[in-house]
Amino acid sequence: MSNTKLKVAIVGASGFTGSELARLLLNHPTVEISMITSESHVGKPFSDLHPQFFDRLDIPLASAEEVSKQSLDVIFLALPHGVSMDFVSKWKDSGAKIIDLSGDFRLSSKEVYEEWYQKKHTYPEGFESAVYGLPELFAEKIKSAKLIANPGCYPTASILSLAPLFAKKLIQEDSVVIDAKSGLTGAGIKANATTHFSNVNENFKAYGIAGHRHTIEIEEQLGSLAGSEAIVQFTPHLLPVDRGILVTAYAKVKGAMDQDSLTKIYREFYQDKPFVRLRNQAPGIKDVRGSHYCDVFPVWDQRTKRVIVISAIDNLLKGAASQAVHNMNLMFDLPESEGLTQIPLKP
Ligand SMILES: NC(=O)C1=CN([C@@H]2O[C@H](COP(=O)(O)OP(=O)(O)OC[C@H]3O[C@@H](n4cnc5c(N)ncnc54)[C@H](OP(=O)(O)O)[C@@H]3O)[C@@H](O)[C@H]2O)C=CC1
Ligand SMILES: CC(=O)N[C@@H](CCC(=O)OP(=O)(O)O)C(=O)O
Repeated sequence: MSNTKLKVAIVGASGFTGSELARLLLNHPTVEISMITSESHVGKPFSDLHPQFFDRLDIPLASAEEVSKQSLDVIFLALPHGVSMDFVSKWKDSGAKIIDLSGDFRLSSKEVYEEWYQKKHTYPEGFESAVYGLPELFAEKIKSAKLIANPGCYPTASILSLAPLFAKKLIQEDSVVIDAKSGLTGAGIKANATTHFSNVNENFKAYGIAGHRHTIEIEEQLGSLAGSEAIVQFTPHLLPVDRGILVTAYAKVKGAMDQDSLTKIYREFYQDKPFVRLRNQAPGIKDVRGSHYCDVFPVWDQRTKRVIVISAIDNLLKGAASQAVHNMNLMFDLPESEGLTQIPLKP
């Protein structure tokens, strides 16, 4: 890399992940934010929408149409699924690398996507070139990718919880149950009846039971690690907090197991992975809030002969924006941790 800065655009920056991307990229030593877009707020200073940026990032919001007029190194798409695919198709030959935070290119094919998202896919060719951007598993592929499918928030925490055991083919088929909870920012910036204050305040509820679209994302990734089909029972819940995901994963393993062996498997798998922290007690969402960490706590229950893995991430960061920056670092041969070393915010 020369000393020149990477020119980046954030598309969809009026939303939550777009603003978190701006916060990280503003402090990234090798990045210059060239453009920030929003279709609903063209011309307004970015800091009018997100006042935390007042006096720090006041540039006017552009329309996404302006993106093709600039010479860019990276385009981050912080758009809803179903919207991103058209922009990827439009900008695939622009010379910029694209990091898509949506679910549009995370799955294996157009057919699987259309089944689980109940939506037509307009750019199926993208599935062939897209690389699943989970750095702990796919760093080598990410380095040479032009299109990154940034993982979903629940899948990030779920896959990292069980990857060491799937990679060793130790999981008993049909035995995996993943119980997950997310803060409200996971649902995006537009409020609806489900996310209305009165419906979430002092409330706690499951949703997406037996059919949430993240189920297939988790199954495809864990299955490919083991080289066989994976079946996962995944149930998300909405927590009355702003941010954070807590996953509790249960599974039965093949053969004998004990706590020391389990800890050793996880320690070896994550030994060179600076952003997975193996904990010796159950992590809470506040232990990772505002950071790029995924905290993981694997436990062997000798009585039930089950593995229980608890993991925590910040859905907006390791589950979205900081993961996207981590991918960018790998794609441009920058130090892996550049711009990502924030200590979690607690309390
Ligand atoms: N929130 C989270 O924790 C996570 C989110 N993701 C994914 O990241 C993506 C962004 O999420 P998030 O930031 O929460 O979403 P938000 O709903 O907060 O923001 C979405 C943005 O997309 C823009 N947008 C919406 N429709 C269109 C359109 N038709 N054309 C152009 N722009 C449009 C909106 O901007 P405007 O209306 O101003 O144009 C808005 O800025 C989504 O795909 C989401 O699934 C992934 C992991 C975690
Ligand atoms: C709390 C909440 O509503 N979370 C969202 C998932 C977060 C997300 O944005 O995931 P994708 O990128 O895969 O769309 C949901 O369950 O739909």
